[in-house]
Amino acid sequence: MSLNANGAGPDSVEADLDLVAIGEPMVEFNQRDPASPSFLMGHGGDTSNCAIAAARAGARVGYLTRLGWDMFGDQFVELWRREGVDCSAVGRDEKAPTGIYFVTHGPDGHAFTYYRRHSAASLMSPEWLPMGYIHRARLLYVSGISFAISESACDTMLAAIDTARLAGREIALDTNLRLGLWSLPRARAILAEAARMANILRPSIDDARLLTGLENPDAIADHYLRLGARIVALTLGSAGALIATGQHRVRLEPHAVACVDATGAGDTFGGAFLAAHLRGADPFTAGRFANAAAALATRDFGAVAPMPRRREIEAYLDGQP
Ligand SMILES: O=C(O)C(=O)C[C@H](O)[C@H](O)COP(=O)(O)O
Repeated sequence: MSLNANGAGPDSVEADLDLVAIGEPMVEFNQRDPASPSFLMGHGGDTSNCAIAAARAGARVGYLTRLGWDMFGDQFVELWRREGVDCSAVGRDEKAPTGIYFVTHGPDGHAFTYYRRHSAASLMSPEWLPMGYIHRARLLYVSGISFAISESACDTMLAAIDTARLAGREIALDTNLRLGLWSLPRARAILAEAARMANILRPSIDDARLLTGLENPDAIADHYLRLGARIVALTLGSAGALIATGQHRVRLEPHAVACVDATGAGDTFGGAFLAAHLRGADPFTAGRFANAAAALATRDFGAVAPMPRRREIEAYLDGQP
C-alpha cells in the first residue's frame, strides 16, 4: 500500500518540496565499546540520512521508500515526522520487514553488517513508484546503495531518474559503493549510467577510485564532469573535499573535530550540500557548508543523532578563521 501515491503529470503538480530522496532506511545497532555486548539503537540508511540532514540544514524534504508493518517501520515514520521530512507517500509491506544493520568499530574505522535481504525496501518496484510525488520536488536524490539492494529496486531507481528528468527536475547521485551488496563490474556499469544522468554527483574518493580506476582527485572530477555532471562534490574522507564545476574548482580543507563515529558523515555532507544548493548558494559556498556539517556529524555515535542543524553549522563556520 502506498499513501497519496499518484501519477499526475509534472504540469499539474507544483514543486512544494525542495528535494525528494528515495532508497532504503535501516534500523541501526551501533557498538560503542567493542568490549561490551550492548549496542546503541539508532536509525540509518544513506538516503534517509541525507533526507534528515537536508531537513536539519533547512530544506523542505520528502522521502520515498517501503517499510515493513513492524515496530521499526513505525519508528521511522515517527522519526521523519519529528524531523519534518514528509513521508506521506511511503509504502508499507505486510509481508516483508524493515531492514536492519550493525555498526562495529575497529582500527580501520567502522564496518557495517546488514540484515536487509528481502526487506520491504528491497521489494520496491517501478509499478509501485509514486511518480507524482517525484514531480513535487525540484530535485531527486538517489544513491548507489539503492541500485544494489535488488534488481527491482535498481529498476525503480532508473524509473525514478527518468521521471525526474522528463519533468525537468535536477538529479543528485551519491555513489555510495557497498561491495558487500554487488560486484564491482556491475556497480561500475550501472553507476556510470546513473552518473551520466546526474546533474550533481557526490562520490567519495574511495568509491571513485574503484569505480573509475583513476587515483588523482582532479582527474576523477574531470572524468565525472565529462560524463555530464554540472557539479562534482568529491569527498576526500579525513582530507576534506574537492568541489568542481566546468569553470572552477576549490579544495576544502578538513575541519579538526574529535571524530567518534564517521557513520553518516558522507550523507550529512550530501544533505547539507543540497539544502544550501537549493536555496541558491553557489557550489563552493554549498561545499563549505557541507564540509563543516559532515565534520560536526562525526562527534558522536550513530548516523542521525549527531547531525547538526543549519544554525549550528553557520555558527561553527562563523567561528572559523
Ligand atoms: O550502508 C548502507 O546501506 C547504509 O545505508 C548504512 C549507513 O547509514 C550509510 O551507509 C552511512 O553512509 P556514510 O554517510 O557513507 O557513512
